[in-house]
Amino acid sequence: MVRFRSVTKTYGDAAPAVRDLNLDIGAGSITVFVGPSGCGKTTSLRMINRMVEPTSGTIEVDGRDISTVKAAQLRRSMGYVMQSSGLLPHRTVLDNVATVPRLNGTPRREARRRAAELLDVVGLASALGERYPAQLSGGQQQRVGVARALAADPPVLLMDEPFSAVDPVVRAELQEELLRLQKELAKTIVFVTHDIDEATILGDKVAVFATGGRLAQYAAPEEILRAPVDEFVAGFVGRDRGFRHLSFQDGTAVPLHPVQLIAADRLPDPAATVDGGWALCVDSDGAPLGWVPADRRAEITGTADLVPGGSLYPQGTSLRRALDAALSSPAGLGVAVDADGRAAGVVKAGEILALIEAARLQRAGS
Ligand SMILES: Nc1ncnc2c1ncn2[C@@H]1O[C@H](COP(=O)(O)OP(=O)(O)OP(=O)(O)O)[C@@H](O)[C@H]1O
Repeated sequence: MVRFRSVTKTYGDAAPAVRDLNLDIGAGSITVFVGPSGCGKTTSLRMINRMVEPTSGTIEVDGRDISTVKAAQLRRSMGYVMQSSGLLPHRTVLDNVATVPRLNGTPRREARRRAAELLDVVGLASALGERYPAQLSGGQQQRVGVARALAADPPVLLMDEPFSAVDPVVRAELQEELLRLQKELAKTIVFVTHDIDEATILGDKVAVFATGGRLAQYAAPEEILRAPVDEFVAGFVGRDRGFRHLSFQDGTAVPLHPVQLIAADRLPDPAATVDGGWALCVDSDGAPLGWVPADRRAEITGTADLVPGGSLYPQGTSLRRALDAALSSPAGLGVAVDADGRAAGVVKAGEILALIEAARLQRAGS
């Protein structure tokens, strides 16, 4: 879909910002360019829509050499989202989103109708459409930026550190939202970040750039974490790579154990003597609220006294989520929740580690 052929970019007489880049980007997938600052990620991205021209080499989109396509036309066929949302401050949100369709000749009413739909697609309330960008939070502005990039329904979406200016919680939400959107839209997305975690969460494939504009490794995220090709990639991926790799290992085989549940409206626990272990307090829907320690059952008289729980393990997700739930739980028991958020049982770190080891032995033997 997007193909770099021996592409080099040199600004003035500096050393090349991008050096002999050869890369095939698959249609309908998310490809992430990741690497330290100044390694040529943005330059590579911008060469795809001719915001930057290569010094040598060619780039093809759908088999067509883009140097033969007018830059303005090419740019309108690709959505572009950047770090600062880049919204026009004096236009309402709705008019910002409608900008490109209007340039492409869509009548104003139709463009605004479609823009309103897109706000919904990216999870924004329609009332926000009449606001100005400065009246939105950073996360909302980024969502508008994504809506605007999608407005002309381009097959290719270029995203340059779109989520790096928002706080980690909003960032995680935006990442999930992008993955959800991509399931429906199946765009060809090229995404730049310097955050390896973001790259492995989002990327179907990840291109790790090294200092000096060299492509160090291009592979699926699992492979980059499991088998970095050289010292540079290993160093960039970081010390937690073994743990992060667990994100790609299926957790369905993790044994689930029953746990004693106490309904919040029955605190303090009337059966304070039961098996002596930790008990999990749940709300009326069965969602976990916190723990009642074995030796303090009589003292816990309401939900405010509960010992806060650790992270939750949505059943059947990755070993990483399962292990993190177990390790972060004050009871040493990771709480598994079903699709409706109800406590479904608990998982134990030792058993998860045994599964990890079994999977390793199986890989080694195959
Ligand atoms: N317009 C420009 N003129 C001159 N040099 C530039 C220009 N744009 C980028 N460079 C240089 O090219 C190199 C690569 O920059 P680029 O922005 O592509 O890297 P990056 O990996 O995206 O970095 P960052 O993560 O910091 O944005 C850097 O040394 C940068 O200083």
